[in-house]
Amino acid sequence: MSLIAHNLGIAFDGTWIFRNVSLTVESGNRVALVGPSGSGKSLLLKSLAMLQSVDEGYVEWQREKISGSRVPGFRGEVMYVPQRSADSDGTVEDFLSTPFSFAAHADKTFDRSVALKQIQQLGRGDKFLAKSQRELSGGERQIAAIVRALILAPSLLLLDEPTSAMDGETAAAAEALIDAWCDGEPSRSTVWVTHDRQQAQRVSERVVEMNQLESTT
Ligand SMILES: Nc1ncnc2c1ncn2[C@@H]1O[C@H](COP(=O)(O)OP(=O)(O)OP(=O)(O)O)[C@@H](O)[C@H]1O
Repeated sequence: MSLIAHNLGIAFDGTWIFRNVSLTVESGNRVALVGPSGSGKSLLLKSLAMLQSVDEGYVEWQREKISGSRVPGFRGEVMYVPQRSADSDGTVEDFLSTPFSFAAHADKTFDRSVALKQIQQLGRGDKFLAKSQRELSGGERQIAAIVRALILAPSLLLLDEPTSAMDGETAAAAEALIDAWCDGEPSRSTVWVTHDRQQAQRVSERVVEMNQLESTT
């Protein structure tokens, strides 16, 4: 698999947040993306996931532009994990199982025991699955968001400060879980946004600076 962003640009009200940003993520790559607040890291991740429209440039998946009938397949393979998930009705188990009813994941089946095992690795138990999703703390929301993405088994995870609200022990467990998940299939890749330089080094083999992705050509 490969995801290639060509000269992406996003502007609001006539002001460019970023422009001419190019990035290639090949099969098995683990990339950390760092940069100042407001430089557009979240917008870039969302545009890589086709969740944010761009004003310039385009994204290729498997060497082709993604549109029309290719979108559900792409959504099954490339997943954005937000820093803070939106409120949803129902329990954590509902939150984890609902995506399996989406067209993008039609070929996958929710396995409660796999979800529970991952939740346990992040220091929570059975009761966590019965909690109301909208009542979760910030760190708990991040636990649920990571597990939701991992059990859907994408090829590329786009992680937006996924452990920023967790205590140190849980964050370390999340890093280990994602690392082990990547090791499970050589093709699995991550782009991990973080403000923590040490975390960037730990979770990647390539640290890229947001402002160095902008070419002047
Ligand atoms: N829908 C929008 N309309 C206008 N401006 C927006 C919109 N979405 C994002 N922005 C602006 O774009 C800039 C980049 O936002 P983004 O969230 O990508 O930054 P970031 O690098 O991820 O920051 P942080 O490290 O603080 O999370 C910010 O100044 C933000 O206010």
